[in-house]
Amino acid sequence: MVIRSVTMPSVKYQRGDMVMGRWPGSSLYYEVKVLRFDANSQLYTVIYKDGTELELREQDIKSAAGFQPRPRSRSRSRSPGRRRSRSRSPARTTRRSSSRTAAAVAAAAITESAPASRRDTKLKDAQEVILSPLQQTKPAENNSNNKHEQKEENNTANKVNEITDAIVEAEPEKNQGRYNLRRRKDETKPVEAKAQQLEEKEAKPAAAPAASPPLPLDFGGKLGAYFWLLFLPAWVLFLVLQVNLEDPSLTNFPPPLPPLHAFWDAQALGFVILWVLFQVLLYILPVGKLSEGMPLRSGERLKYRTNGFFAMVVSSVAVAAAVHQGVDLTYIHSHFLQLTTASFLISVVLSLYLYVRSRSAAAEQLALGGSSGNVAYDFFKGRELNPRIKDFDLKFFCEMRPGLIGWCLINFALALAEMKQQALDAPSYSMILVNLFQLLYVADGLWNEEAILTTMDLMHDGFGFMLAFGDLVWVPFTYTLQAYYLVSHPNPLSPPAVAALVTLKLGGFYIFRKSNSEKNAFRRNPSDPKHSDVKTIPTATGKSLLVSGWWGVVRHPNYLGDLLMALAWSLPCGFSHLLPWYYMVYFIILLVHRDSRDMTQCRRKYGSAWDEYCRTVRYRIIPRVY
Ligand SMILES: NC(=O)C1=CN([C@@H]2O[C@H](COP(=O)(O)OP(=O)(O)OC[C@H]3O[C@@H](n4cnc5c(N)ncnc54)[C@H](OP(=O)(O)O)[C@@H]3O)[C@@H](O)[C@H]2O)C=CC1
Ligand SMILES: CC(C)CCC[C@@H](C)[C@H]1CC=C2C3=C(CC[C@@]21C)[C@@]1(C)CC[C@H](O)C(C)(C)[C@@H]1CC3
Repeated sequence: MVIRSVTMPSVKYQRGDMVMGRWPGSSLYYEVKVLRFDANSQLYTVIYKDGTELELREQDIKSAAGFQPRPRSRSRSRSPGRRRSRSRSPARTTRRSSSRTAAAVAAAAITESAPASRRDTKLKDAQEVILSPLQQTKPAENNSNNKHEQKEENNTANKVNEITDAIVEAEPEKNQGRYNLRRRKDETKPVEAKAQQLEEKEAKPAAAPAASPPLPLDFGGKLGAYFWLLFLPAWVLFLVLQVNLEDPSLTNFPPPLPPLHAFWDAQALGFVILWVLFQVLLYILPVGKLSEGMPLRSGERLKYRTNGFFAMVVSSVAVAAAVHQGVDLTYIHSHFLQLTTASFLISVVLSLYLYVRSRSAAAEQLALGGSSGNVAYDFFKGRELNPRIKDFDLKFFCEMRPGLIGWCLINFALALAEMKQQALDAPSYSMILVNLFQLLYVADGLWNEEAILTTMDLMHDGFGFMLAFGDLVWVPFTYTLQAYYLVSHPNPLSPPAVAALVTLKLGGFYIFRKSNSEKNAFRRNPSDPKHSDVKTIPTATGKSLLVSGWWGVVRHPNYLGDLLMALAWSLPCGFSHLLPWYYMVYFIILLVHRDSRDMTQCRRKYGSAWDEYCRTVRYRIIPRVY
């Protein structure tokens, strides 16, 4: 099947042809796409569905016509999950030392000041890839010629290839004669070309095609999705009702439920819609920088209008003007439940829209693992990676604007409510600290808005209910609970306590900001001379992993900083109740789970280079503890 019309001169297979490529060391054939033909080496570069590029000889390529799908087996093992668990994939990562991988090899050597032994570290598998081989209707003619390959036929298709760049270099003839399993760019090119290569590699997406078979499901899979869909809104409701109680302790469970009509207020819905529209307007204004996102699988880089800080400043001015005009912001405190319900409805409508539009999205626009086929899971997790209406990026907008800026607006309103309720001339120290700390967090996020383009949510996660609800309901209505709590639960602070809290917050902020900036700057421009001193571990995808600076201290230094800041947000509320500590508890769970999700993804992406990183940087979040 020819899917592109670009032709190559007088060769059997043309660029863009979908053909069957023999997997090295076996007689199993997989669907591959021809990328190019090198007349000198007489090798075709082909790409497998998982993104692995290999160079194959013409005799190892067949036209797709002579193949038929594997007959359905008696067992139930045809389900993707089952299929995965069987050893069919050509490149399934295993711990066996003789195993082989389809993914290009990882140069697991620490560069720069790393010791020579490390530099020589053998390169191993880079990625877990899961492909479904097809059997040829006739035996492949050249199989019988190679005993070794025949012997391996039954047990090596799923092994992980340990052939390294080093081996490729050490045994050139052998590899030339058979298969070239190498990085996408030739490592033997002149040194000057390396920086350029690195840049190109960084610009290329990590090998991960749209057509890859399903990945393991997060969040408890399909059943988990049902659970979260019910639990998350119920939990928000619980918190919102609980914080209104005079004694919001766990012993007051369940909190008294208000009558149904108390949840609904058309005016509240109107205000939320107005707020979102106001943020839309600020977002689309041609003010601020157009930043490039990370390369997508297609190689394309989306542009994002990063004017979040501007939006925050304008919003603050607008709110100040409104207060000056006599608008009573304590409405937010007195209608918290109704505003939460309104935002929840908007998040549900948005999620439905996202799900429906994702049904007609092209495969390459879907997030990896975002399409399980199960409606509840896909609705929850989100299928489309970057849903956009023209240039309007829905995920980026929702994550950075209405909820995030709304969080500060609500905090401010709660400070006013505290003054009103407790007849104060100024908010309490605790309230001021909580407000300022969180304001700094949000303002910093918006000031460094570009950095979010290298985070998991933007790069890997689909946009569905989880993030829509998280951005529009969870953030504004649960991250404000400390301030809400303080409205009716004063907690006086001494000046030394204030000083200690400020120190804690600034310490956490420093680690958070520095580490996020280090990673962002490195990901954006790895060949920048300012990174010449940093230690890195190269990976087969072309991206490298930082091992110096904060990323050499723990694997998620940004989480460490974030947790310290979270602590500084809860402490001002004292220890009388658990409720203001909810954020801390939730955040530990969230970050530990995110860390493990990220570990799995990075392990899959970077293979042994990631293992090497984990061996070098032993702790995940807290040095010497975790
Ligand atoms: N307040 C809140 O509610 C929340 C805040 N956050 C904060 O958001 C920020 C972003 O978090 P999150 O997206 O989870 O995680 P990260 O910003 O840490 O992103 C993880 C990605 O970074 C890359 N990476 C990992 N290790 C290295 C390394 N050694 N060198 C270079 N790149 C590396 C990998 O992507 P690749 O290699 O593909 O580039 C990995 O997938 C954090 O500061 C976090 O604390 C997060 C969640 C909730
Ligand atoms: C509802 C679920 C249980 C959890 C939803 C999680 C989301 C609320 C968070 C996922 C990642 C987030 C980030 C921020 C806010 C919370 C969510 C959306 C962030 C925008 C906060 C400000 C920071 O400076 C940041 C680094 C830009 C954050 C990025 C991740």
